[in-house]
Amino acid sequence: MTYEELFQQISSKKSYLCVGLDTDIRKIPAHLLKTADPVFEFNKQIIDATVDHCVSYKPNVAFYEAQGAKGWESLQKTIEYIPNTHFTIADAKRGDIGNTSGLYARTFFDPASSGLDFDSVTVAPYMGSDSVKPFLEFENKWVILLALTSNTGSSDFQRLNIEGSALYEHVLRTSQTWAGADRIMYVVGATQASEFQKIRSIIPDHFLLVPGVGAQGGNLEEVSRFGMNAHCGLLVNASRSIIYAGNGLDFAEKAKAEALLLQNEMEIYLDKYCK
Ligand SMILES: O=c1ccn([C@@H]2O[C@H](COP(=O)(O)O)[C@@H](O)[C@H]2O)c(=O)[nH]1
Repeated sequence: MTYEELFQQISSKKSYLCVGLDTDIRKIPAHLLKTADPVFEFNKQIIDATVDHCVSYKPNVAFYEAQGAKGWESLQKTIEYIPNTHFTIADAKRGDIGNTSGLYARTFFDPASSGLDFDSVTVAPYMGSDSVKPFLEFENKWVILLALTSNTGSSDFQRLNIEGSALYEHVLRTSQTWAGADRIMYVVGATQASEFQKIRSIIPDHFLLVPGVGAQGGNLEEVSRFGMNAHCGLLVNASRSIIYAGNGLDFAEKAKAEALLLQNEMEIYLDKYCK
């Protein structure tokens, strides 16, 4: 999916919501455990319920890897099930020396090799340009670099002052020489709202993947006010607050209601701040 196509989806849906498919076999409703693939069955019903309210899905790969081969099968079926109108993110936080990164890229971007065909993958930038470039060799695929993450430990390294700027600011500046806003996005936590203005002064055009609304307490209004640009430039993720909104037979309806609440709020902020 291109930058323009993503913006078109956001404009027509009036939503920049990314639903996080962090599907934990230990948390899914009991009645699904009888099915052949409970994780996929759960995801399928969550996708059916939320598809009109979001523009993106982000399975966190850890939740699937923890289930071994069966988990990979559930992940593959999930990705195949998501309509191609929706931007898909493999939240895998990969990155290694070049030849190894090349294989990570094939894992998520080359269906002939792995069966997976994501639009994007999250990548840790700290091994530098040669660890990120193999992902950028895949046409029409995106790299989402960790910039300023939502957790409290983000200040241990990412905010360290190096030659007058925080380390994460160096990540934003240097990585812009690797590819443009049509191929790179950045992870910035919703819990970091005070930094959004500075971030926008460094990268005015890039999309930001913003986790941390919902269970982590990030504020959607602040993120939108300080983070939005003329092409929206935001994909705001919520995982647990949507997919575990209910735990009974009506879990998908409860998830839909949560997604709709966020979408309604997003419609207001798009009118107000997308300029
Ligand atoms: O800085 C980061 C980077 C990634 N995440 C991931 O996003 C979701 C958030 O889930 P919630 O349930 O909505 O809190 C999860 O997959 C994290 O691993 C993040 O939270 N912060």
